[in-house]
Amino acid sequence: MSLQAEEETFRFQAEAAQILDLMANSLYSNKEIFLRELVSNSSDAIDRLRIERFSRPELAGDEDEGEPRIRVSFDKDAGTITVADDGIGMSRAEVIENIGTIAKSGTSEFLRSLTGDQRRDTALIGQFGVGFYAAFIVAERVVLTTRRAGLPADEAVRWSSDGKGEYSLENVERAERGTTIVLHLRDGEDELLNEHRLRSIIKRYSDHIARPITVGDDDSAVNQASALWTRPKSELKDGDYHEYYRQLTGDFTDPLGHLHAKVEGRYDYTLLLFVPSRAPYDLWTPEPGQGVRLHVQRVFILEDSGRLLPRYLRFVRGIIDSADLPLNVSREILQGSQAIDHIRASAVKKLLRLLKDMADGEPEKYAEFWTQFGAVLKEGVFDDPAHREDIAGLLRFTSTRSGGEARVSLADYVSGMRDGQDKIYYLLAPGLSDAAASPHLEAFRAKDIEVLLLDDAVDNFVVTGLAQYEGKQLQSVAQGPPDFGAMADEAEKEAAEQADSAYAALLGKLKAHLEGKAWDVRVTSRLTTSPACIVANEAETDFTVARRLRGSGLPAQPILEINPGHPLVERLNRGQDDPRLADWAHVLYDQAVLTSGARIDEPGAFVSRLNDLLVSLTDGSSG
Ligand SMILES: Nc1ncnc2c1ncn2[C@@H]1O[C@H](COP(=O)(O)OP(=O)(O)OP(=O)(O)O)[C@@H](O)[C@H]1O
Repeated sequence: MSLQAEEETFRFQAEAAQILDLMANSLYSNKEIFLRELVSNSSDAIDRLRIERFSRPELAGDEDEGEPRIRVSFDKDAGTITVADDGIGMSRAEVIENIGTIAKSGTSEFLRSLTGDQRRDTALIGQFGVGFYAAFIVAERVVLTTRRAGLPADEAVRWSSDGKGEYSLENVERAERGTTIVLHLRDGEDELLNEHRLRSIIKRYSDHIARPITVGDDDSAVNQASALWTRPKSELKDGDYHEYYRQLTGDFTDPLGHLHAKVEGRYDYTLLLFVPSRAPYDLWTPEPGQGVRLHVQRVFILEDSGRLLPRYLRFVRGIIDSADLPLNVSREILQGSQAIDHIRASAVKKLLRLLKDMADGEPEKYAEFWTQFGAVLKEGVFDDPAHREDIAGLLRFTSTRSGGEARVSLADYVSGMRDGQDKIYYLLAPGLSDAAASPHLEAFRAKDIEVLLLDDAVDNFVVTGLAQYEGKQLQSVAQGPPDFGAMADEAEKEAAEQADSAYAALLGKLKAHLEGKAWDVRVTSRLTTSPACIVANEAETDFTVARRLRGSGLPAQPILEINPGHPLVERLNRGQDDPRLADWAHVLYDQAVLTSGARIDEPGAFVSRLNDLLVSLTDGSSG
């Protein structure tokens, strides 16, 4: 007997133990999923064998075989359910790695994501690839026997565990390749030992599995045994798609929409793509795990989140099945594949069309979509210039008229423009409440001009990427002089010119006092109620962006704008010889900085200046 043939005992990793405990104790209300998970692993194992045979032809035909299948059986007397496949199997090292450790990256994320809500938590199992352990929901002991394709009969392995912290491994003989999993059911699970019951679970959860699944001695398949996307659309109902989506993603909420298209022509391919109704936990990680699964002639090849669809559609789930790629296609080959380029372009077009139809036909649903994925879709404006127009049409914004909701499209905005208005105005701000309170909006409010309020980190790239929509230029309200174009009437222009000359002397003095702080001081028609505000030089990046980039809060060349109609400013103009004018200048500047949401340089100096001024005012001793 070789050393390896002896039974050895191993401890599960701590996280594995936690997951096992969870399976056994918390996910019971959805216990049938154990079968879904095991069957899905078997189906993957059969697919992997088929793929491997392309690169290792010696594996082909090593046994006389019929169509690969998944067999589910049960033994009432022994209290066991068995799931067996003739897939690729596992070597000893693979068993230790795949079944023993769960050292997978998603595991701790999985544990962190648990909510305590059983339904949701069950949904997570599929997403995080801890499916095998679902066996312990119903089993008190699981025995897995497996032989890797290509290895001799005496190198099969038996893994066994009660899921309580340890598992054992021993070498065994096994005549045929593949994997057999025997579940010794817990007390009270006898109702599962029933042909009818097992069939209905399979029908319900595994109908779409492309391999035949048999139960008991009956050799006919319980499931449809054809990949769902290969079936004609006319045969499929929403419910079928939803169930398939659930299997694919582990997400128990119905998707917001799906598209199913079989395309024949220069390239033959099928798309079955879903728009989920909520964002996955890793939507914002640099390399989101799930994406679109690539199949070649129905065989699952790889999961891809970067090549098959652009990043701004990374929330889409589903499958692409191509007839034009080799089965041993790799990620590298995908890079240069014309077929993939073609399929990707067509998928993008169809997805954008699906979203447009949803936006037009089911605005409520689209609003849900936007809440979940709008910030991702926006990236398309600068990432995919070829579809910029289409994506622009799908954008939704909060505005000064939208009551806090992101529901204004650019088309809505344009149709609500005032006579003579030729620009689309926006304000970038770190948050919506900052935006809504911004002094930069005052004149726009007074003139009833709508302003888009942008608070997403990507929004700056969106406005610079777009630059214009239907010939209307996008214009920041916090940058450069306010520009009302044709909407400024003659009287206003005249008043502005008069103010400029009436305030010239004061401006010079303020500028001198604020040297090193304000790059310029100007009179503005932008304000109606605030005395002053800070704007960015027109040549600079918008200052909210500068703030994000530098973290300091102000543009490099901050301009102080003062409101000639404000009593405080009028009074300074009248009393320019006030010995406290320097203090006034600084207080005016610092409060404008504060209302912009930025930090002031010397809060202590600001407070003492302000207090001095208050004291002098209450003394009645100030000019
Ligand atoms: N029947 C089987 N035949 C061959 N390998 C298997 C079988 N069942 C499981 N495995 C191996 O064990 C690994 C772990 O399985 P598990 O179900 O826990 O996660 P997963 O299959 O990777 O993820 P998911 O559940 O999301 O499909 C699999 O990736 C596979 O390598």
